[in-house]
Amino acid sequence: MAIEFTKYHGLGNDFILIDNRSSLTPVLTPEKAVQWCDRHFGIGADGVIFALPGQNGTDYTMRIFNSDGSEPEMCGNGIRCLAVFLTDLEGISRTKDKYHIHTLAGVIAPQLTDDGQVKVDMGEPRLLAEEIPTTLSPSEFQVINQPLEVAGKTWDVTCVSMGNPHCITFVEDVAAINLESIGSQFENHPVFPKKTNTEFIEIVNRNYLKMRVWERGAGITLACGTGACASLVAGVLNDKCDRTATIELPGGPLEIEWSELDNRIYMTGPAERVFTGKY
Ligand SMILES: N[C@@H](CCC[C@H](N)C(=O)O)C(=O)O
Repeated sequence: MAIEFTKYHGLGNDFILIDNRSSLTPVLTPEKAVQWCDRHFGIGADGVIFALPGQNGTDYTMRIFNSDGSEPEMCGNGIRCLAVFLTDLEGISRTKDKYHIHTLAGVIAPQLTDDGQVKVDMGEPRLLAEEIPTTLSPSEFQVINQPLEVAGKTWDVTCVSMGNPHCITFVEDVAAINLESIGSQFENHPVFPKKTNTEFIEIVNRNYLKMRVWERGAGITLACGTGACASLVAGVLNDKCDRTATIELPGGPLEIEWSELDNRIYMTGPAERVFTGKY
């Protein structure tokens, strides 16, 4: 049976979106999602996102499979794409709609803005080692600027959970990092029992950071929304940046704020429809 889908991207982090509003069970298995994401033998994407009915009073539920079939708790670029997809499905105006979306990382609230972007209340960052999770520190401690041996080198890392795990390291020149060879060694390091996403950050100034990312379950991507949020938090914890900054990714910039008022992270960026089809 052919299934309808729409392809979206958020700064080149691309997803296949499926209207799954009639059931809480995704219409694709993780194995099928792997085939659909294949860039040579399938549609090609970093992940598949399902728009399911809401739970516990929310408007909708988001589930996502990475391109390797694993299921992450959250996806920042993906939830911006989902918000635009939902307005398209509902056939309503694209501005000023705020959704409350049930995810494995809690309730996340994207809102479409007047200038066609999506601003997302990403919730509060989680900083304890047991919340990442990582064994780099005792469970009730934070992991800030701790040494980690990867690929024969010591990296000073800070760990932040945005519902999903992130390991952040600050470097002089982000372009010089050989992501291809070291990325999966971070992802699969034994100190991360649920694996990890890894962000390499170059501080340009206190309000402008450059980032490259290796994603758990997807490898090198052009952008990572949860990764940008986690990186800003790591920058603040290490006193390298202010609480509001632009994060420049290979796919373009995201605006990130860590509010002092409510301790929540706000991410603003684009979400673009690419094409629709049946597969
Ligand atoms: N690209 C996403 C993150 C997707 C999930 C990630 N690969 C994981 O396994 O945690 C984003 O924009 O946040």
